[in-house]
Amino acid sequence: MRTAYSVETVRTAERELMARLPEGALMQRAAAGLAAACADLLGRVYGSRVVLLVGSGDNGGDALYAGARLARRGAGVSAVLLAPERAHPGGLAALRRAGGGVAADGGAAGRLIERADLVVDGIVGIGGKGGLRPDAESLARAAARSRAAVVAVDLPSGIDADTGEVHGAALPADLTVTFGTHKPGLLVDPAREYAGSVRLVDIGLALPGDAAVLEALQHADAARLLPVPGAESDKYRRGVVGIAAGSARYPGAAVLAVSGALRGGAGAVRYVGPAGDAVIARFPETLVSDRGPKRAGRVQAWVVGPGAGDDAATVAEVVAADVPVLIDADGLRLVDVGAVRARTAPTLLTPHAGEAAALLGVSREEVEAARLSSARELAARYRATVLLKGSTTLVAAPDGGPVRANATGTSWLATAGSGDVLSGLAGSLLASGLPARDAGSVAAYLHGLAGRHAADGAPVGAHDVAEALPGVWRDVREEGRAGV
Ligand SMILES: NC(=O)C1=CN([C@@H]2O[C@H](COP(=O)(O)OP(=O)(O)OC[C@H]3O[C@@H](n4cnc5c(N)ncnc54)[C@H](O)[C@@H]3O)[C@@H](O)[C@H]2O)[C@@H](O)CC1
Ligand SMILES: [K+]
Repeated sequence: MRTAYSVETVRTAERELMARLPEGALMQRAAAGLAAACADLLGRVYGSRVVLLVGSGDNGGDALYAGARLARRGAGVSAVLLAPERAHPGGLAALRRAGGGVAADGGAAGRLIERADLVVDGIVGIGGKGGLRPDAESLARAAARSRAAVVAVDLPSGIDADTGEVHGAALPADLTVTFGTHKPGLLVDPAREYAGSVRLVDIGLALPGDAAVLEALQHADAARLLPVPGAESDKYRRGVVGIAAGSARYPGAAVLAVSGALRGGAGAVRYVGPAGDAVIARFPETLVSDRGPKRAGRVQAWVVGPGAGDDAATVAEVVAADVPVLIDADGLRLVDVGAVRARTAPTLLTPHAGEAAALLGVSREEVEAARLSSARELAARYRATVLLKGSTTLVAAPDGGPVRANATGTSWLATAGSGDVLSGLAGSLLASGLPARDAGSVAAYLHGLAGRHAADGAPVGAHDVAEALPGVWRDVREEGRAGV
């Protein structure tokens, strides 16, 4: 599991560790890891041109010490100091001793950045507040124009470490070298997009497991959660998922939700609604009923809403059932918040940003700018687990605890019907007994990977994503067993 901690927790852990180590040791660990990552990116250090953007705090100190290490290996290293009188004195002295220089003025800084192979962003780290200030912003623009690779120290400067929000300008990186632990902003959009790939350097911080703010599944975690039938299993013990979806106008949503559900671990899929003929024609293994959710027969979980049109009665009937319920798409528009809050069995809501905005009474842009707090707020209001779809999908539970972030997705998944497959898949995992947070996050994980496999760099339809699920499921189990 990849975990992320708040700045406050990181600071506390840092203080405890620093008290036990010789002065400066922690920064040396950070700088050594940073220099190694820069060297890997450069390939050849000797003769390369490196520019350090150095702010007034320890983030700049890391950059200076790493720069000194690169200079000792033959790189031409120049520092651009944003606040010369406050630049880390030890780091600056080390850089000078190693033969590095300091840009004389803004003009020189611009020219150095233009010719650089690598720009190291040490403007601001976890001590940052708000977006970049104007002087830093012009350097960021120069770095973006140059062909240099950009390595962010700890965090891309300008992003909010705790929330993943970006208030103003920020400096996009190709690689972020982060120390001790991931920070939430490295896993949540829009900040995540500024981070590029992320490399974690262990500096020996001891972080309390129960204080993680965010976590991201990896293969081994997903593999552990996947339901696997035992020798005693029959279709009912594996769980039956009910799909109440589709309408005369949108029969396809029913077919796609069923296609996801059939690949999600439940032993049987029951379909209820007006698209039974279309469902049976495509998936003859489905148990089809036209008698409404209450009289359709037993299920261990329901999915309601995809392509439901205006059928509020069906949504209300499903929400009244005493089994886990997933509500998606039209169902989110039709559902009564009081009825959801009153439920005792788990509820999983799966909105995209637009749907979440409607539920919260804010604009879509506001949700997209503040995804973490939006997901948490919705979970609290509905007393439900919320899976907020996006390029990084977030899953927030109503009882607090770490939010799960999923980064397996691909923009090719932004295709009609892809959400229907996801809700079928997640509903199937609910029916097989996974708690809502696990069902949502495992579904997002598999769905994202299936999107990647199916697309492989080309446009795909939602049915392709569903068809890629068994292959992905196999990969996750095998690689998870191998400890990948
Ligand atoms: N504390 C520790 O033990 C360690 C800290 N490390 C580094 O230290 C960093 C934290 O250092 P600091 O606490 O000194 O804080 P930072 O270096 O992140 O930033 C603080 C400084 O930046 C200025 N600033 C704040 N917001 C700004 C903005 N938007 N634009 C421009 N300047 C802004 C502030 O005035 C302040 O002087 C970490 O991110 C990490 O890189 C590492 O060396 C590992 C060890
Ligand atoms: K930085």
